[in-house]
Amino acid sequence: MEGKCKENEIAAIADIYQSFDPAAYLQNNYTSPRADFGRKDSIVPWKLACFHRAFTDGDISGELLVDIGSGPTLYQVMSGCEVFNKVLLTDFLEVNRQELKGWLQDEKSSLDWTPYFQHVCKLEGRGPSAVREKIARLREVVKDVVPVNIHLPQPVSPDVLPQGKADCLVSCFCLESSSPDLATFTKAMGHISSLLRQNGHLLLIGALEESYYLGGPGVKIPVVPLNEAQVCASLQETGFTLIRLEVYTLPRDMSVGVDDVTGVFFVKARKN
Ligand SMILES: O=[N+]([O-])c1ccc2c(c1)CN[C@@H](CO)C2
Repeated sequence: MEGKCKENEIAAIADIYQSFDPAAYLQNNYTSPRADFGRKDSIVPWKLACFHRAFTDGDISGELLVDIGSGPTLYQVMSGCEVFNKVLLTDFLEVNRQELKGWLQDEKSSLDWTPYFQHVCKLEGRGPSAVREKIARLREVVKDVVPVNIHLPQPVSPDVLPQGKADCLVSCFCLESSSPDLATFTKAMGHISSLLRQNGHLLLIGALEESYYLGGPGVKIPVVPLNEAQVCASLQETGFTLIRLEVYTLPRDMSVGVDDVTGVFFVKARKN
């Protein structure tokens, strides 16, 4: 009975996601104040700095980077696209895959990513002409945008990973916002781990102590509230060695009524 009930809970969350609105989600989380590049304590610049540092430590290398649960965003691969020649974006929802494909084909997209590219180029110490180069680089290395379901033992279809395993995984706000409880979160972490080669790296961003967020007007999506200790325990349980954990605590004015998140974690880990 337990398994059936858990399956139903996962299906119930998937049902709510059918009303997910990428444009609203981007507006809620990827515009000011959460994406204010003039503010040292804004969340998005903090996330971009975490990725920049992780990819410039010098220990991450290989051919293929897979982003699990990309949503409608690109920020999470703007540093990694300089290290990897192949990037796969993935999402459960067609609307998000369409949003990403729209940007990749230089068609309409719901958010202007230019300020993000400018900020990452600045972190990389490159001049303003580098923005066009980075945009071209990202469009060149992203080979596909494919479906993913983190609750399947094989989250992406096998023909998507011809060479078997990814050298690096990125995943942001995905596991905890599609799992009904901690056990399912941990199980999903195990599923995505199976996509990663041994000694490959996982860069994981997620919400701390969040119980819901708005995926669109009136679209309340349940989230399993996590603390740092639980995240670290799940990593250990699924065969990862923690390299770095960074935590961002939201200043009051970053709580804008779209969720009840109190903090954001950034994990850099290596698969044993
Ligand atoms: O502050 N942020 O940059 C930010 C970005 C995305 C998300 C959050 C916060 C919190 N909610 C999650 C969904 O569980 C999505």
